[in-house]
Amino acid sequence: MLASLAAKAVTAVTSPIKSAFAYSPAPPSPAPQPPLLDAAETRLGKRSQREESVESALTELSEDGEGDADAVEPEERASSAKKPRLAVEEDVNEGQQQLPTPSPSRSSGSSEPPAFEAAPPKRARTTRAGKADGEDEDDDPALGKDGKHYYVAGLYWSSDVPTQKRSSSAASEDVEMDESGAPIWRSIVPSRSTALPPPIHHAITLLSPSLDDDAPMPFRLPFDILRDFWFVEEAKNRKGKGRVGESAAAAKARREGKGGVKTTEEDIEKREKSKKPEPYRYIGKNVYVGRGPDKAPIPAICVCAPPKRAGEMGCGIDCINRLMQYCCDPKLCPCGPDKCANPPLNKREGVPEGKDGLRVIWTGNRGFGLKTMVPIKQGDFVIEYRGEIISRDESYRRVLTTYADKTSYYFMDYDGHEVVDAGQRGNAARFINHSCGPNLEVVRWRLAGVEEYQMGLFALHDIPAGTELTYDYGWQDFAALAPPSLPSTAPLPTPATTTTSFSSTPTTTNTFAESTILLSTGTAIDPSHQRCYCGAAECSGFLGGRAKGKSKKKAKKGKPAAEPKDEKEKGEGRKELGFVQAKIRVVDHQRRASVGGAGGTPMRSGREAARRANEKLVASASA
Ligand SMILES: C[S@@+](CC[C@H](N)C(=O)[O-])C[C@H]1O[C@@H](n2cnc3c(N)ncnc32)[C@H](O)[C@@H]1O
Repeated sequence: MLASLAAKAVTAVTSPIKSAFAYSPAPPSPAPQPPLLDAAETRLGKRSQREESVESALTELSEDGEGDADAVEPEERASSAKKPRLAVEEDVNEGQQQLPTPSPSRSSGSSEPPAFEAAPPKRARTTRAGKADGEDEDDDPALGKDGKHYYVAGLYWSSDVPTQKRSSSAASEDVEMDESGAPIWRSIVPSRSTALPPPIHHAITLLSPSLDDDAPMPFRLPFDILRDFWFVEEAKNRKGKGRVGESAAAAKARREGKGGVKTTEEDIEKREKSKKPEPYRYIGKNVYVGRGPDKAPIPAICVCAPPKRAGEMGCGIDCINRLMQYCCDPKLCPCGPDKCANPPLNKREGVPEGKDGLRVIWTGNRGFGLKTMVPIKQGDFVIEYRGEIISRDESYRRVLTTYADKTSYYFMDYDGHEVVDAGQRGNAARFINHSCGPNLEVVRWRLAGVEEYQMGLFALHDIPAGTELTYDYGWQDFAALAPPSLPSTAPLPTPATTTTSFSSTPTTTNTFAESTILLSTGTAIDPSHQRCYCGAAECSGFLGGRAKGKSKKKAKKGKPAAEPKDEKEKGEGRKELGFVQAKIRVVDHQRRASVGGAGGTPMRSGREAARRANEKLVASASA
């Protein structure tokens, strides 16, 4: 009796959760299986109770002196001899020897089950010896070849990663299949497993080297199980939100490029908002590269009378400097720094840069652009185009080196000799795109006291809030730059004998395409082959030489004009760099200021005229 009690107690103790151990047959009564969590809790709760029972049973045994095997009845001994012996294994966690489990037939014979039997065995087991009639041994996954029973899994049993496509149609939608029909395991959405996930440190523990340096690592995982866990969790979290949980049909369409995934307006807006332009350095005024600002021989001082009433501003529309597009020097202006309404452009109040003023937007095929979020009135100053003032040769050099892999360029003609480059340093004006039907124009203003300019962008007409700002890049006429009488088939002159010609005299004899430029290094560049996507009705089709005279062909709204057809038009055989160089639209100073003067470029003559007019004004003011 006592022996039977002890045997039961020992059976109860020898069911550690984690170790894979062999055990003797359990009673065949299949108890209802509690959910795994509950079962674990129940077992943990009962364990101490069982331990107590075992201890007391063993104490009883030793006290009565009946604990030896000889005390067992002969038939019982015989029957237990037939049954498989217990395999004794070391518990992985506790390093303890498991106690042998006696035959279950003893406990089943007991009429009054002791308290520790209240906890049912985890699952009903059958053995070779104890299998029920008609049961097929091969069906029992727990039955080892040696006839012993093994736990089929440990703590993490049933944290399944299926390898087969699941049969239920709902589940199969979650699984992506490759060409061979095998499931792509990352796409697998987990089943409703009740298993506890492995603790986060589990893999690390398993992969940690032994504390004893000489000892080999106890165990090496074939792969990081946390990775697996992560993907499963990720799939759960993102289900229905993105790619991981995307339906099989949508994923297939995406892989096949069938556009199965609908792009909504919202998607586009999101994507646009998330796009970021390449960084550049913001500057508050132009930077002169390799030189300082040229001093003006005579300062341009206007003769405006300072305003008498508070709140009034001087240097209005009749300011001579303003008329000549000269900025006043705030230090020299008779109206003073606070009352002059004609200060340098970088001191003027344009539309502020930022999300509530001038906002950088993604336009798609034209890259980034600039939009106004406030309405602008015709003639209003909007923003100054700032950048580095560099020589033309330097701009070509940059195209071939610094900007070699770029698709956008940020050049604007400065004075026919130099270029404003906002590629690396500038302000938001650098994002303004070209349009053949623009809403802004570029007006060049001269700074007072120096022979330098500022490029101002002014509204050509009223612009409503939310409109993209554009100006006509007014392409450089490179025909004027190519050296005369140079056949396109002739070898290019060597750098030693060639200088880049910036002659303003147009030539009719050169056989280069009219937009080809020739560097002093002998490289020919054709800037005329970048398509224009401005979408204006009057679009000429290209950024570059073609836009020189506006195309009479009307392009459909939103579509650029037709592709060039003939070889000459295509510019084949020439080096195409898509070099973009904007030219300001020079306002005719002479006519606007009604000051005469001829010869040279309009700006030069304007400058001369302005200078003469200014001299007169200064002389009359001092007289
Ligand atoms: C001064 S940047 C304008 C900002 C530029 N879109 C960006 O993403 O930074 C000039 C460049 O914009 C592009 N661009 C401007 N207007 C365009 C147009 N109408 N059609 C096509 N591309 C245009 C060209 O690549 C050009 O080199």
